[in-house]
Amino acid sequence: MTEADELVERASPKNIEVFLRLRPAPAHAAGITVDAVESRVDIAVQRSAGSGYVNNQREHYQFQFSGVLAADAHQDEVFERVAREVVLGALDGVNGTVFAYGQTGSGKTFTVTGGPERYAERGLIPRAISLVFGQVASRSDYSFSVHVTYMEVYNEVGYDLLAPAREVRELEDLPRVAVREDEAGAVHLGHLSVHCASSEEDALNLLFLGDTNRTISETPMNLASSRSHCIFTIHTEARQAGADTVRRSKLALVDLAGSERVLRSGIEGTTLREARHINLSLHFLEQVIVALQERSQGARRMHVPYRNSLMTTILRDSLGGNCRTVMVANITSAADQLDESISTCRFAQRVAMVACEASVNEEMDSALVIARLKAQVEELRAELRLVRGDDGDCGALSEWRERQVRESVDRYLADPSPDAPPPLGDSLAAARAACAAMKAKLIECGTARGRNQEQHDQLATLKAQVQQRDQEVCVLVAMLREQGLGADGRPLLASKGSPPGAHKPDPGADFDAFQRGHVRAAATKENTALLRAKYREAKALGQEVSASKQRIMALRAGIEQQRVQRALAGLAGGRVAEEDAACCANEESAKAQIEQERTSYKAAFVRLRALKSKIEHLQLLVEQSTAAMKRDFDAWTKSRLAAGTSDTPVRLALAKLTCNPEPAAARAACGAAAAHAVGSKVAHAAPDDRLPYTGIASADREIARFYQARTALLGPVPRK
Ligand SMILES: Nc1ncnc2c1ncn2[C@@H]1O[C@H](COP(=O)(O)OP(=O)(O)OP(=O)(O)O)[C@@H](O)[C@H]1O
Repeated sequence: MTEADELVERASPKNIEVFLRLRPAPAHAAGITVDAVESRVDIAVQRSAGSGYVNNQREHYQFQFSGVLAADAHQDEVFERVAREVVLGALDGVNGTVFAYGQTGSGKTFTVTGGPERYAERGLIPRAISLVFGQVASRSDYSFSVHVTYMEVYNEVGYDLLAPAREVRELEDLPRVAVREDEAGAVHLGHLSVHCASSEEDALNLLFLGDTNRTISETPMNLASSRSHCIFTIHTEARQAGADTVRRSKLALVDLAGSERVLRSGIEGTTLREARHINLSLHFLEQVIVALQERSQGARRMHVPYRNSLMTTILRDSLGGNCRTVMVANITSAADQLDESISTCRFAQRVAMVACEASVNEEMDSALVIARLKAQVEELRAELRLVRGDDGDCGALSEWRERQVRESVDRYLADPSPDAPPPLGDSLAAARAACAAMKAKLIECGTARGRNQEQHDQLATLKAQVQQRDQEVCVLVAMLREQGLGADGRPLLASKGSPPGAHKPDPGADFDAFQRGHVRAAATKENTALLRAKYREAKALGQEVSASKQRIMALRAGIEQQRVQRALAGLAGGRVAEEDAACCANEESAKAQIEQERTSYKAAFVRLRALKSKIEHLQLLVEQSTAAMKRDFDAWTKSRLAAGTSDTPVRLALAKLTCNPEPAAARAACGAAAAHAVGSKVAHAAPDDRLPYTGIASADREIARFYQARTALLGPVPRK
């Protein structure tokens, strides 16, 4: 079994998997019993003399599913069980589709997109995006590219929800998607913008943009999302390092329109026309499923009527084609929706019988293969000419040919690829000239490298000298500070509780002191302050972006609520024309506000993104400086220890010097230890000798104070 076969075997079950999700409802139907362990649902229908249910002869229905998600199932569980494997399969090159089916209000949008308020309520799309980018980051042997499309199908017309730079006030402002079939029967979608998403954030913003366009463009009579189908598609391309092949896949996440029957809802006018379209497209979906089910059961009937509706044409691959498909059948446990729930379960049973034919979509990357083959052909031709003795260049090469050979040698040396063809030319004379040119290059490089090495060594020695002296001064200054020498250069008395000689080495404090005196200190301090300011700015911008997002969501929720109220009032027959006009005006104003908010959201988001890269840059600078200072500090400590000159004697001596009331007793120890530790140059320098370091004026002052104190106790420093 090949690796690709194993992948399909693992990633794709034989049939479409169907999960049932039960939406909690206040008036729970006593007849619905869910057995999550056995993945079974039992529905008991009471005989009712007058009304008659879907099948009034039957009183008990039992449906088996691939999995059942009870009313208390959380969104993360739904994603793990329904979509995780499909998403992982898509990253391995297997197409995937997850679609939600069910009557209006049964929780399809909640399942696919999620609830608008709580992070924990994120639906399948945002979670799939998160998993995709998490995997992209962890699969370092592959390079991935991720693109996103988002379309809405309304009244049999497809609209691009991510149309770039358009003022969207109604659905017709969005470009219409053109569907085309090629000779091989593959479906292509024209005028559907494909957006590159380089991060999770990018993809989530595209989703948010599409959802906002969807809300703004809803027709007044359109009851929220229930009258249209939506398809969010993630396209991935994966290339393994060094391989000639590329894996491509499409992952479609589909929120279908409400599946309730028209007659039952008692609607009229535009809504009725819309409902007919929806019912028709879902009817065609059912026809396709029936045909596929018959085909799976071995029926001869080969024709599957995909072309009857836009939805089935687009989902052609997802339904019984090269795709791993999962359906979520959403039902509500409300008692008055029992018949719709039964018809959803029945449809789901049919879908579960449809076979899938998923395979890994792996192709040769033709551009790469052609380049490799061309180089091979050239190499073989040259070899053949050499073997045949078919030497075009008899004797010496002309000047022009020599230049050509030298250029091909340069190109060869500049090409980083290990497979670059050697520039042997097409004749023996050319091969000799190439070898000569190569030799000349090597000699030239060797000489240059020797010169460079010399300069480099000199520079390194000078740098090390400067660094060593810097560090010595820094440590000396730090120790003086720690020992509490005052501005007058006289030692202070030890504080209570710290008796003379009780001083303990403190590497943290030493490093702090070392850092303060380091040549990079000023720049690091400046960068840290700037970084803090940028953090504050980013925090404020982040709050602005999220407040803007919240406001858009609140406005959207307001529009939806108003529409539901209007529709209910319309059904109850209590709506008057003025009320209708006022509602329309309110909605228009809410849409205008959403548009405004969206503009400011976008602007703040762009600023935030720019700020993010600045912050990352500053963070890097600060991290680099701190790491360099740490390295210098470690190197210095190591070198002192290796030389047997741990600073402990200096500390002890200075402790004695500062605390001992008897200067004579400290004299010898301090002089010896200070000379030992900081090196004879510093210890024996005169107090007025300026140290040749830039940017350490304060260190100079400290040292001057040290010498004042030292002179007072030990007498003048002998000049060398
Ligand atoms: N499992 C659930 N837990 C909590 N609330 C839910 C759940 N499922 C749905 N809801 C809520 O029920 C309401 C209707 O759900 P939703 O809009 O997802 O239904 P729908 O099937 O997509 O309807 P439509 O066909 O009109 O788009 C929403 O307010 C949603 O937040």
